[in-house]
Amino acid sequence: MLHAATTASQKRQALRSALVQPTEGTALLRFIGAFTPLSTSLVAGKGFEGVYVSGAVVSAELGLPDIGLTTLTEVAARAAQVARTTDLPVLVDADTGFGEPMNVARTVQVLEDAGIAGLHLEDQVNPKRCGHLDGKQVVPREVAAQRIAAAVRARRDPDLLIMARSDARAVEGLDAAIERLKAYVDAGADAVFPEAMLTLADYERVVSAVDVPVLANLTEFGKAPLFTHAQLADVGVRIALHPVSLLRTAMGAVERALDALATTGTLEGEVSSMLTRARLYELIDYAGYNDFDADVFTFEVPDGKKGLQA
Ligand SMILES: C[C@](O)(C(=O)O)[C@H](CC(=O)O)C(=O)O
Ligand SMILES: [Mg+2]
Repeated sequence: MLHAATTASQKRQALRSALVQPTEGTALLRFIGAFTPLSTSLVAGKGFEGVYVSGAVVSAELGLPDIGLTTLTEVAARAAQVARTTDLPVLVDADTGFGEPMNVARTVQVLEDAGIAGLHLEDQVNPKRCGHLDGKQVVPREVAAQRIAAAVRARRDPDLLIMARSDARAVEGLDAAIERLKAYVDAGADAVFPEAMLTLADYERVVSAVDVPVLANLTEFGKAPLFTHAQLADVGVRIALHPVSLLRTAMGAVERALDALATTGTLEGEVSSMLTRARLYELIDYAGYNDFDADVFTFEVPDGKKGLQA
């Protein structure tokens, strides 16, 4: 009931130890973008290791393109709502940090207070754009390294994972992107996110160039093929990210249902593919609230039945 039973600090420690001392089950951590806080219980229930709060999803949900229009307050509010619902570590897309070093420092503290386990900061210029679109621009390497250094300095919990993302591959090429990632690790990044890698060999090069965990972004309709978890684990990638997949899946289903309703005038034919009422109640642990209520407010009513259970 009320979902997360673990504290933010326990979740951060669990993520760190899974990254530092991989076991067979944690060699590749699979982070799934929660398009709504409700989806985290499904993600956890299916055995995935982490939840992601995607900038693309937060903006899309607000009906906005992913071009740096969302505010820190909006992202932090979503992050807190998501983190509340799950014992899994939550990784948050902090875009460019919402400004330069001083803003980045504040961003880190606000997100840390939201109960997340880690965040990533990228080296794009403000305003940023989706990493899989053309026409991206990056700030100089030193400026991006300062963002990372500021983030590391600002965190109060040393277990909060600070991940550096570089968008430079599409702008300056793979070698430059790798040099950047190395500089960000020197500035204190705990993990790296090389954006828009095109081949498994690209990942292999990043993995051998840095001694921190590497994330692979498996966003659909992007520039890169959808490598499998086994392929990524083989080249040493430690985190597989599916950032927007649940939103795309859910919205695909919504559109099909609306089409059916518009055409046939009934949703009867769609009901079999809907989440049932019982399953929805299971996901939000309705029964847990009932039990809690019954324990706290039990009282005898004149006919001998227990109150609130009758
Ligand atoms: C990972 C990402 O930063 C996100 O916001 O989820 C996006 C995903 C996308 O737009 O498909 C990205 O820039 O790759
Ligand atoms: Mg993003």
